[in-house]
Amino acid sequence: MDAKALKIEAARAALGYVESGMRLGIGTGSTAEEFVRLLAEKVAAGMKVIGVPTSERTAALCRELSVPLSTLDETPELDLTIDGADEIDPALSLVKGGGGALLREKIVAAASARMVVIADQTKLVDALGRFPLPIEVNPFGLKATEIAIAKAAAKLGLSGPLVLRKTGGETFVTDGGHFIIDASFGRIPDTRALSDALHAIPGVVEHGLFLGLATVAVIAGTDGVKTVHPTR
Ligand SMILES: O=C(CO)[C@H](O)[C@H](O)COP(=O)(O)O
Repeated sequence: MDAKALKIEAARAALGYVESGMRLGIGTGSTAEEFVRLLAEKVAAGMKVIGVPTSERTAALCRELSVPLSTLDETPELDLTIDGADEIDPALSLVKGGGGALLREKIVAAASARMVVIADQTKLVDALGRFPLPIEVNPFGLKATEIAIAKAAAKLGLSGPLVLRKTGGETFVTDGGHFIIDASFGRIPDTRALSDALHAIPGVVEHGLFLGLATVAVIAGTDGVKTVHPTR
């Protein structure tokens, strides 16, 4: 089974968590897009849901496939968010933001009673940090913020390249008008300490460590789909 087929299997299994009448947070990325396609089939067959998209990209796909949408302002409390991840550890702490939507993804997940993460087995790790950590920053004072990030990381024994994300040669700009610095710190032993240290930097808008948000992960592998609960 190829990577796309595994993503579809995870997305299909996650549909089992969706009930008619739910207010849904809808994630961003290639796995979340497979979920939107399957959800659209259910909606066409009569399932009643209202979705809050985590990016303009997801919103556009939902509109194209006639998945009813709301905004978080209109619908500030959600029953369930379904989203992908770049890394998932045994506690279901996540790295997210590879698709650049981490800020809205985190706001939507935090407004949801439950978050189901969907992924193929390659996203499972023993410890977070193999995937560069996306850090969303305000464009103002970019260099100062970068220096502050490096200093905060060094206090925790972390170091590595901080790379301003580019796309097609241009600086990548998030839906919120911010930039992303991808931080290759390697293994992050204390994710909570790094999260707190990054939040203390004024120019940091948000970061891609999702701690204590995911309630279950639906992981597709070559030997089938398994459900992973957090080991706390
Ligand atoms: O966090 C994300 C977007 O900001 C995505 O969920 C993450 O990058 C995983 O994407 P994919 O399903 O394409 O591997």
